Amino acid sequence: MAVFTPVSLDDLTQWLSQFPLGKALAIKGISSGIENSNFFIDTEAGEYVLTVFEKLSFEQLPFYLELMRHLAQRGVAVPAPIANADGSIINALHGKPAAIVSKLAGESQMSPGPVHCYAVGEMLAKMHLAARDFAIKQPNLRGLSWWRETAPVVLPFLPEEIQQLLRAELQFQEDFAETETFNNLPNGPVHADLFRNNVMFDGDRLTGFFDFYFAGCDTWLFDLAVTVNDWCIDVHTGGLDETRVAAMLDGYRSVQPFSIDEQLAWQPMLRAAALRFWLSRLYDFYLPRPAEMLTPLDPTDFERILRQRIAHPAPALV
Ligand SMILES: Nc1ncnc2c1ncn2[C@@H]1O[C@H](COP(=O)(O)OP(=O)(O)O)[C@@H](O)[C@H]1O
Ligand SMILES: N[C@@H](CCOP(=O)(O)O)C(=O)O
Repeated sequence: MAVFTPVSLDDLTQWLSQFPLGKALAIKGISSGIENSNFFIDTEAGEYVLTVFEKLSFEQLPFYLELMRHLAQRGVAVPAPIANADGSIINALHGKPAAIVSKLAGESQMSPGPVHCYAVGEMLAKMHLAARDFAIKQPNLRGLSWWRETAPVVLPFLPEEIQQLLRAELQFQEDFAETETFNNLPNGPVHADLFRNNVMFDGDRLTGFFDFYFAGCDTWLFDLAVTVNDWCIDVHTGGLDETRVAAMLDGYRSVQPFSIDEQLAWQPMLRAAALRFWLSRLYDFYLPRPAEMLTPLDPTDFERILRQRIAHPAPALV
């Protein structure tokens, strides 16, 4: 898995002539993506990543790619899109939208320690601050409205006891979203899917966040909760590793202290972040898209994480 749209060196040579990157030297498909066709490309100007977008349209892509450009220009470590001679960063290749971005050094750290969690928390806060003046607005398309639409679609597949958990959590989040605390939370563009596989490290040095295609405007705390729920847990139990949580929060706080409302919202937000990925995994599991080639990710991981967050509140956010 998975290159859906093949691109040959000849194809690339022709297409690349519009970019200030010199000649194409090599192209190699990346097997690990699930949404798009990704390639490492070598050019006379250096190494880059070419993505041919399989689902997102020309109309949808500017939010994501312009956000990456905005962040990269402000010194946040993210892939920088490369503009062609007309200044365009999204250009058709084999009739589909495509983009070239800078290649991040290193690899994903799948067994993170506190040092990695601190670095991710610190960069996340820098990213939130740097995105505050981003002009394009798009809500988190996997936020409360999507949970509300999706829950009834997956409920019929679930046993009664699990249906009850899902209904109760959705109601809890609906109620929480009405509170003053929730409505006072700082918000703006967030990554919203900052799992271990979407961050690069070169040794212990964080070299960048990538895969911004679930980004949208939401609360900063939701983004942090999504990140903690993946980086700072015992993957077998879903329980939080307090040392890694503390490191990530220290990293975040070193850039941007938590408001009183963020402190109050921490427990509900960890639950919201678990619910979001439980629902998307349930949806992909019970309603796989046609021609989907990958084994769906296990929804019970996030059911377990949600149960853990309900039963064992995290250490307070201060
Ligand atoms: N800018 C980048 N720099 C370095 N590697 C990248 C970059 N973008 C993607 N990759 C590599 O390509 C793989 C697939 O990318 P990803 O964005 O996760 O694809 P998809 O959205 O199709 O799931 C990543 O795991 C990573 O190894
Ligand atoms: N992080 C999500 C899956 C999204 O996949 P990605 O490859 O785009 O990060 C999950 O774990 O459910």
